[in-house]
Amino acid sequence: MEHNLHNGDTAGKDEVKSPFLIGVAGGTASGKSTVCKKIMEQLGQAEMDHTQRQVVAISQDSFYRELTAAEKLKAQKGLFNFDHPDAFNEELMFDTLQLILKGHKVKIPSYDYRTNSLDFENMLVIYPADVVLFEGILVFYFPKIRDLFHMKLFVDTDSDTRLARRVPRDINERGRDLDAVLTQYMTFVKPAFEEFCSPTKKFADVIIPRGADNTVAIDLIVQHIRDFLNNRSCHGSTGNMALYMNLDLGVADGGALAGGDAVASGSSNTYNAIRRFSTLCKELTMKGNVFFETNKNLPHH
Ligand SMILES: Nc1ncnc2c1ncn2[C@@H]1O[C@H](COP(=O)(O)OP(=O)(O)O)[C@@H](O)[C@H]1O
Ligand SMILES: Nc1ccn([C@@H]2O[C@H](COP(=O)(O)O)[C@@H](O)[C@H]2O)c(=O)n1
Repeated sequence: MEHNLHNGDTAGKDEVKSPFLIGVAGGTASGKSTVCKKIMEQLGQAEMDHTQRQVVAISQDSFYRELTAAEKLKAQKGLFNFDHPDAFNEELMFDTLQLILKGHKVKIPSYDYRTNSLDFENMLVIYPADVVLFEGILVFYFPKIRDLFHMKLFVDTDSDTRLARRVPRDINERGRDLDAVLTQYMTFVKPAFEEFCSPTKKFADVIIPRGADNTVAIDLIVQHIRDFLNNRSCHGSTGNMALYMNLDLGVADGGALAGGDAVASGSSNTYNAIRRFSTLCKELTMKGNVFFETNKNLPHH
């Protein structure tokens, strides 16, 4: 069955907003959605009407591919591997993110874990926003999709904690029984995490140890997004954000600010934001709250 997932609307003819796209990866039940929720709450976005939001969050689960009848039967018995990259519709995910980056409004299905299927009756409308968080276990797995992100976060929660959280969640919220959850975990979830998800940690710009418990890391990211939003409202484009996201923060070698052009061409607001962010990064890395990778994977604008 074909589904038209977007209606081609943009924010308006004169002002096409291209959002800053943040990928949020991590193992199952690491706290990816909770981290996104906390970011939205701290930015005052969670309670806001969704047509007005500056920051929106999307789950990769909306891009599971539709199962054949035979696969559905397997899934009902816990014998389908939802943690393998083949379980996702990579092309649709890529096309949708491209549309979002072009400032289009898109419609995506929600996901129903009880029936293991996409729910086209409950479509989610994603309105053009300034910042888009895209979270899921394999958002950094596909190179074409990975390259779309302006910033990549990896939520790094230890596997015992993740299992301890997944079991009650899957029983209470996803309609599973204990036996099925544990069998699926040992057969598919754990091996696929090790093979496909965990290796993508190396692509992250920022690794968040302990997930949503790490309020320091979340505060830092929130401040960074705030600086971006303030900067964008002054300058009306993503240009300056791209400049300071491309900085080599130099955490390992004494923390010197690189990217003289950014400082020279930016406003004093931008300069102060860069300085604040760089100093905070150095301090936090020393305290083990966040791990920074130098931004070698970021696209150049
Ligand atoms: N820091 C935390 N402390 C306690 N429970 C948490 C914490 N973070 C997440 N959870 C719970 O663990 C489960 C999985 O969290 P979630 O954010 O949905 O993870 P993910 O999106 O990575 O699958 C949820 O039931 C959530 O409420
Ligand atoms: N029908 C499905 C689809 C997915 N899963 C599991 O969900 C996990 C990903 O979601 P998180 O919120 O935990 O990141 C993944 O590990 C799949 O095993 C499922 O059980 N059933």
